Amino acid sequence: MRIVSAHEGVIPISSPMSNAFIDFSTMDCSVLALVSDVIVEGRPLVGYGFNSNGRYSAGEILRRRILPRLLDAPPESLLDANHMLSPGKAWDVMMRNEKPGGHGERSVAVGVVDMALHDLAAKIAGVPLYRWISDHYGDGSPEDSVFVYAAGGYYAPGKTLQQLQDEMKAFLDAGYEVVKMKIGGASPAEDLRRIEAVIEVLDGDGSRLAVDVNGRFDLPTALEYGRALDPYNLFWYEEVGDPLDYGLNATLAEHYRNPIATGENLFSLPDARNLIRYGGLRPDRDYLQFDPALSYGLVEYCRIQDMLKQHGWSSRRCIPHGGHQFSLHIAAALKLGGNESYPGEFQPTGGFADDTVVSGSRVKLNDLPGIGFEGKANFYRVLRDLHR
Ligand SMILES: O=C([O-])CC(=O)C(=O)O
Ligand SMILES: [Mg+2]
Repeated sequence: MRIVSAHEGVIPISSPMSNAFIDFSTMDCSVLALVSDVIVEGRPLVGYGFNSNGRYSAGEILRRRILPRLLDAPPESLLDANHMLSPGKAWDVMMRNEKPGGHGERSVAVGVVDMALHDLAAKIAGVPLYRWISDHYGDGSPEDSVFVYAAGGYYAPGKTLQQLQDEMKAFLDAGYEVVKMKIGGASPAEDLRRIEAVIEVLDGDGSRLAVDVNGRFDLPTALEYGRALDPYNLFWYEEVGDPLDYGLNATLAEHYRNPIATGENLFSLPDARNLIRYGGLRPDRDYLQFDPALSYGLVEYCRIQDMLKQHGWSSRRCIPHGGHQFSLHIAAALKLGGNESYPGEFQPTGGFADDTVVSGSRVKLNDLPGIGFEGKANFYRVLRDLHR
């Protein structure tokens, strides 16, 4: 088995909305097709990947470093002992001559290729990715449904409280029981009005609402908001300070008793380990949001899972960022606590297969081979055009 060609592109996932730190007016992402020499029903099997929202496309690194290493490597260096495609061995090839540390856009580029390699490996095996992951990295008994919460509640020009409430009602009508909104991009008084408006839609139950600061607060603001949020008993208080400020996080955890979530902007095992060592997070209540599609892919995510286990953390405390199909498979296979969902945003990459039904805030996976982008029509058109 060999990879015959790689086709990389950039697509917009832009929108007028903003969180407390950035707007998404110029957001884009890398997309990739890896064409193999394995022919099924007259057509080559193709693995697809993309990078999750929040980081821009990483085409330069893909084109100049990562993809040439993969394509120039002896084909057998990408195979396991059974002569099957090994994303783990491909990872070593892609990272040759890369120094440790400073994990930024490089981890995004490797994440894109890692996703495509896993899609391809599962397609070659003829199984959905969650089954492949469970057999190769898990305990062989994947779960058939995954907890999901609906993320949205962004700031947008002219957006009213009524519109925010309508957005959240639509999530509940679609089958979600937990929702997430942005805070930290308005005054505290305005944010509290927004939070109360959403809690009203949740029948007064703040434990079904997560709020996301996107790293905006300094320590005094983090603590001040924490005091104001405390009585709502929120589902979680997310990415409150700078993602690399573990000290801020540790101090917040001393003062804020309800769950904290963070990790979507930590892109490597060493960064994740530093969070666990120094971030003061509590394994009995807090959540970890590392997103494999931004952070060197599933190969690295498995290393992170091993590290968490050594530190006494359950995989159930992990609910990845991004709202994409790749992490949905990972959540089912590795028995995570769930996965983010973006019912409305970041098209065409965001969201799950077109026939996905959400019920009781859970989704079932379908049985298409690989990740199953073929079941998401608007995205599959884009992916297929890459290599036609
Ligand atoms: O607004 C964003 O960049 C996305 C985000 O933080 C999330 O989904 O948690
Ligand atoms: Mg977030």
